[in-house]
This record gives sequence, structure tokens and C-alpha cells, in this order.
Amino acid sequence: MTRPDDWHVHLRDGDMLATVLPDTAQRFARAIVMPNLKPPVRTVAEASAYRERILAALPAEMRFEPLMTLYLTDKTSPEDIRQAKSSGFIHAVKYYPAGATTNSDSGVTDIHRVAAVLETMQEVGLPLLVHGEVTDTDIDIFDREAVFIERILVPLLERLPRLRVVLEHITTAQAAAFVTAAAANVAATITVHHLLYNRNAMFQGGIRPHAYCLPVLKRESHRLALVAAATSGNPKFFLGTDSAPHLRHDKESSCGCAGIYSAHAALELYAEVFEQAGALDKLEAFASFHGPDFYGLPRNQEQVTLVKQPWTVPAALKAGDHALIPLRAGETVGWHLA
Ligand SMILES: NC(=O)N[C@@H](CC(=O)O)C(=O)O
Ligand SMILES: [Zn+2]
Ligand SMILES: [Zn+2]
Repeated sequence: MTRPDDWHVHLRDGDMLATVLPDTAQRFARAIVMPNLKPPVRTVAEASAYRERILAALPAEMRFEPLMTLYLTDKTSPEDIRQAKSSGFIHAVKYYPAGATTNSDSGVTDIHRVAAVLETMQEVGLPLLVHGEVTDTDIDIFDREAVFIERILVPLLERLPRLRVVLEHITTAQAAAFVTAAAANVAATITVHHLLYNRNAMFQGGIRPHAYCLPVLKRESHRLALVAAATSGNPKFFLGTDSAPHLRHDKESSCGCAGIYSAHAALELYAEVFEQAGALDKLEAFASFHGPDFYGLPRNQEQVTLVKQPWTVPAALKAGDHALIPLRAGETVGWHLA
């Protein structure tokens, strides 16, 4: 199949960057690199420096192009947006509702505060990537995505109908329906873990911190709606792993971090999903065509080969002196990247 891209990945920084980058670069020619570092990547200069650190961490024999993003804050200016657009290496701006997820405290506190910035993004055609959850503690965590669509996304797109939006890591039937019905400038990424598992996975035989991510896994009917969307052939849906590494002790904790690391086997696991759905013929478009088409980038020329051959995922990966527990740790993956 045509070499794919990952339209939503967390590469982190320092030791963790060196640990996880090869897994992503082995499978994906390009990736939208999320900006939620500490401190976040907020300016063109910070994005350029981060891009250099990623390229410096890339093993010599590997080819990989990081597609950089800016982290939207209350302080972002329309000038930042124009600079980002003309930089040539910044492809989007990421909107984290403040407090919604990992390293999101510097996020936007009120979407009305960034109205001028969003108008500039609509004007210059820079996509807004959205972590689509409200953070109100009185809203049930399983409802936060659906409420976000009604309360924030619908009014936003009414105000800015030409704004290009990617609703990231969708987890519900409501999100899949919303994106399907929306105009062509609205798209969505779907992770492999939200296609493989429902929320029971977090409680199987005990509390399972390595199955905890945000937006949180939902009930089976939502997983089925996501599989239907991903395998539909609809160009609005494309691959975004949301591979989000956290060290073992930050996951196995009384207040564990949200995030699932899947970069080590992502494409192979998507192949499992599409095969189970009898839709292997739809994998290439989802993984390799819809994303570059939406972003206005050329499709990759190279090919990769997936072989139906089971392999066992290591129980743990090394990240410096610490451990990183991968998705499917110690278990089998049915497809192998040749
Ligand atoms: N998805 C997660 O559960 N965590 C991501 C942040 C995010 O994508 O929300 C992370 O950076 O850890
Ligand atoms: Zn997110
Ligand atoms: Zn993410």
C-alpha cells in the first residue's frame, strides 16, 4: 500500500522523543506533531526549534517529515497565524480547551477570546485541530465530546463556516455523524485504540491504567460507529494514532496520566480492524490518501507492505532508565510491517 502518514501523534521531547520517533518514522512518512509539550509550542520560533530537535533525533537511515503545529492560547495573535502560514512547515493550530487533557492548562480558557485568531485562520486556510471535549466538572466524562460539539463546535462553524477543522480522535457516534453531515472543510481523525476497544477494556479483570486515554473509551455502540466511519471510504475520516507515551510510573498511579502508546504497532493494528470489518480494501485510502488530500499535500510515492503474520509485542519498551508500556504489551498483533 502507499506509505501512510499519521495525522495526530505526540512525539514529546528529549529521551522520550528519541525512544518513540523511530516507531513512528518506520511506519509513517509524515506526521502532524502535537504541540502540548511543557511549555507548549506556541510560536513559529518554538515550532522551528522543536522541528530541528525532531530531525536531529531521527536515525540516519530513516526518512520522516514532521508537520508542525502551534498550540492555541489566549495570547496567540493573528500575526502568529500569518507567520505560521507563511513558515511552510507549520500546517495547523491545535485547540486544547484549558484543562481538557495532558498539558492543556495553557489552553484556551474561552473560545470567544480567540475570535480574531480564528477569523485569520479561516482567511489564510490554516486548519484548526480540536480536542473536542468540554471540561465542566458537572458534565459526565462520557458526554464531554457530544456536549462539546453542541455547545462549542456547532456555533463556531456557524460563525466561521469556511474554517477548516479537524475534530481529533473522535470517540462517539455523535461525532462521526456530525463530521459526516458537515461541510467539506470539516474532517476527523480516528485512533486505532478507539476502533479496537470499548470502555470495558479499562476494567477488564481489574483497573487497567494503560487503557486510559482522553477522550475516554466509550461504549460498544460508539466503537461500532467509529469502525463504520473509518471503513466507509468517506474522505473526511483519516488515520491519527494519538500515540501518547507516558512513563510506566505515570500510568500505574493513583492518578494516572491519560494516553495510550500505539506507534510501535499502529499500522499493523489498523490492519486488524479493517480486516475484521471485511474492509481491508479501504485501509489505504484511510491511512494514505484522505489525510494529505484534506491538508492539500501530495500523497506519498513510496509503498509499505503489511504481511499477515502474528508477532508478540514486548511487555515493556525502554525510555531512558524508565519503562514505557505499549498498547497490546505482551500480546499478539496479527499483521507485521515487512
Ligand atoms: N490523548 C491522551 O489521552 N493524551 C494526550 C493528549 C490528548 O491527545 O488529549 C497526551 O498528550 O498525553
Ligand atoms: Zn487530545
Ligand atoms: Zn493527542
